[in-house]
Amino acid sequence: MITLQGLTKRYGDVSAVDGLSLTIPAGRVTGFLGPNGAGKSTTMRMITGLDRPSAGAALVHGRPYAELRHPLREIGALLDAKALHPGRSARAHLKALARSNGIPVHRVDEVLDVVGLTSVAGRRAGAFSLGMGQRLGIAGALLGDPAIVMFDEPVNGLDPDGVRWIRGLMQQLAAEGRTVFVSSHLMSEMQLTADRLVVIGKGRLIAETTVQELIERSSLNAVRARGPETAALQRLQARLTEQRVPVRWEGTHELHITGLAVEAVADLAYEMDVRLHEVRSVEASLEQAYMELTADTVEYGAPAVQATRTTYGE
Ligand SMILES: Nc1ncnc2c1ncn2[C@@H]1O[C@H](COP(=O)(O)OP(=O)(O)OP(=O)(O)O)[C@@H](O)[C@H]1O
Repeated sequence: MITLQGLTKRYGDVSAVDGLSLTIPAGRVTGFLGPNGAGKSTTMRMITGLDRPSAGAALVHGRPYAELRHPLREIGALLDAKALHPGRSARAHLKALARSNGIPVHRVDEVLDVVGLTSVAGRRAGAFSLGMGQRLGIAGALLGDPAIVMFDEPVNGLDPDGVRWIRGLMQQLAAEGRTVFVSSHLMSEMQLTADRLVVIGKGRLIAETTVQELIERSSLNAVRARGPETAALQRLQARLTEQRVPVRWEGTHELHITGLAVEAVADLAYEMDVRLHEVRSVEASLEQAYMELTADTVEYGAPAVQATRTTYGE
């Protein structure tokens, strides 16, 4: 279990992390989400003792990282896959890590096997591809057989096979009862992998929730009602508006209705003699729900994409 208590980090005037209090439980994959610059990496660095909090505390099994006798046996982290000696072989890198943490050296071959690097273990780590480097970083995180693992953007640069492998690995680690804390910008991936979500923006907690709850809260969940007669749909729209139900048009033959169950829309249309060819509920994606939630905290937002080609004389 990881516990954050009023965790704060200031860099001059910037509050990178601003009073974060939360618990990351064992036996679950907890996704850590937030726009660029939200403070995810800084939080993770404080949990692993690489940065010192300006105020508050980050506790690993109830104690600050600096007080852990054998840190790698309690928490394994992949924060920066390039943080290794490029001239060393993968095996030598892991052996050095094991020795400095009182971990039996036979674990090296075990974790090389888990991450699928056994056949290249003698090669210089500096010559590894991005994906191999990520796997080696994960091997380092697993070396001490820790009860807590933390990965910062682990699927960065991985091919689909690697992405699937990491997904399975994280779910397996959680099923073994470990605490798994993972940051990612890939919402589709988080939707498949995470049980719980912690969302931050500008260093502050925005939501601590489950994937399903976050999606259910989205205003983009809607019932779509499609029919052949625009005039009839207009009558339905007027009635819904009277009842203060948000409704908008999609073209001239479809209404998007928010806040009503599909059965209620179908029954109302039936009562009002409005012919429908289709009525179905459409759920927001995690990405849409997340974008809605964090819209106010995006620091480095870009304007909407404009056409990049100009056509003349048309
Ligand atoms: N060493 C530092 N010195 C000054 N400011 C820093 C330092 N490290 C981080 N920051 C600032 O703290 C804020 C949070 O950065 P952080 O890297 O933790 O965000 P993040 O959520 O991990 O972002 P990303 O998704 O882009 O990786 C940013 O405004 C960043 O510029």
